[in-house]
Amino acid sequence: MAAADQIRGDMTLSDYSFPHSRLRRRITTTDRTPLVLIACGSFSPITFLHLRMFEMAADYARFNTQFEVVGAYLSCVGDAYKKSGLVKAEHRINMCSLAVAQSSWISVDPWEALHAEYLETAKVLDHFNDEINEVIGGVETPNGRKKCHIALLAGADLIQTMSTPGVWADKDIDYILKNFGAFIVERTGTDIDEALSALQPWKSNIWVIQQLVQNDISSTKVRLFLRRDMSIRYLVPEPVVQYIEEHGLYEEDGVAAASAGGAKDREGARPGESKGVAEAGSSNSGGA
Ligand SMILES: Nc1ncnc2c1ncn2[C@@H]1O[C@H](COP(=O)(O)OP(=O)(O)OP(=O)(O)O)[C@@H](O)[C@H]1O
Ligand SMILES: NC(=O)c1ccc[n+]([C@@H]2O[C@H](COP(=O)(O)O)[C@@H](O)[C@H]2O)c1
Repeated sequence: MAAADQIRGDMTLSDYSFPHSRLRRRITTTDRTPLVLIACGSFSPITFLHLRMFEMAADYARFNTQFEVVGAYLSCVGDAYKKSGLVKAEHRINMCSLAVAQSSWISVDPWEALHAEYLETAKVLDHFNDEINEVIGGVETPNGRKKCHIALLAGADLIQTMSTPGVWADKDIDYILKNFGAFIVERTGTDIDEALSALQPWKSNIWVIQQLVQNDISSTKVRLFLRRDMSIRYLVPEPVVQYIEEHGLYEEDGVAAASAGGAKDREGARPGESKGVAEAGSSNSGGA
């Protein structure tokens, strides 16, 4: 990993600067709105599916919308997010950085994870909007500067939790879907129509992406394979395999040991969330 991408365990917010080197600062079209995709999650560890989500969303945006993707970010939850199977944020960020090392347009932003307290997704999206549109000033176009549209990129299971009572504050759902919107990747085990049924008021700001090649990799399954001493090669990028080996990650059994059947090993309620997210999430990781 390039030294510049390394996150040290003792890094604090005072060492932080917004990573913008992969953000395209100029577009040549006048009829398109620049778009930046933000994927929030645990990424413990990042998998090839997480990376595919960005490519699927970029294709979708190009063929089906008036957006032009100018950049994308992975934002890992911090250590205050209580979920079994979550290794330290430092490791999750480093694995994400290794995974996108070859990408010209996907970056990893450690800002969320550098907070000791849990940060709601609305605050994380506000941070990106602030850095990209207020500090940097959006992108240049032939007609002058234009603000970027910042959108959440998520799997269908995450959007389904928005209908689970107590997981998201109503005001946050309204704020996120009204101001940012979401690109949603279908996920095996989640009924997308059901997931979206309660979100109809914001449907013009929700873009559903079909997985043309169904891919059901989950971090839970990767952790389960590791605990069973099985190979995870070709489920996650090779440098991530090596990082996990070098740091001896995921060797200990989680609390629920992934229920020995591959179900998501949630510990229950996390800061800002009810136990509902655990139940809602459990449908997506079938037996491994
Ligand atoms: N196979 C998949 N299909 C569609 N979306 C996915 C898939 N795997 C992960 N995602 C999405 O990626 C984002 C980050 O997910 P997260 O880090 O929770 O991964 P995960 O594999 O679901 O993790 P875990 O198994 O630990 O719960 C979420 O929006 C999630 O919905
Ligand atoms: N209230 C909220 O803002 C809220 C609720 C549930 C999940 N989330 C986010 O969704 C993502 C879920 O990730 P996991 O699927 O790994 O649990 C995380 O980034 C988390 O912060 C946010």
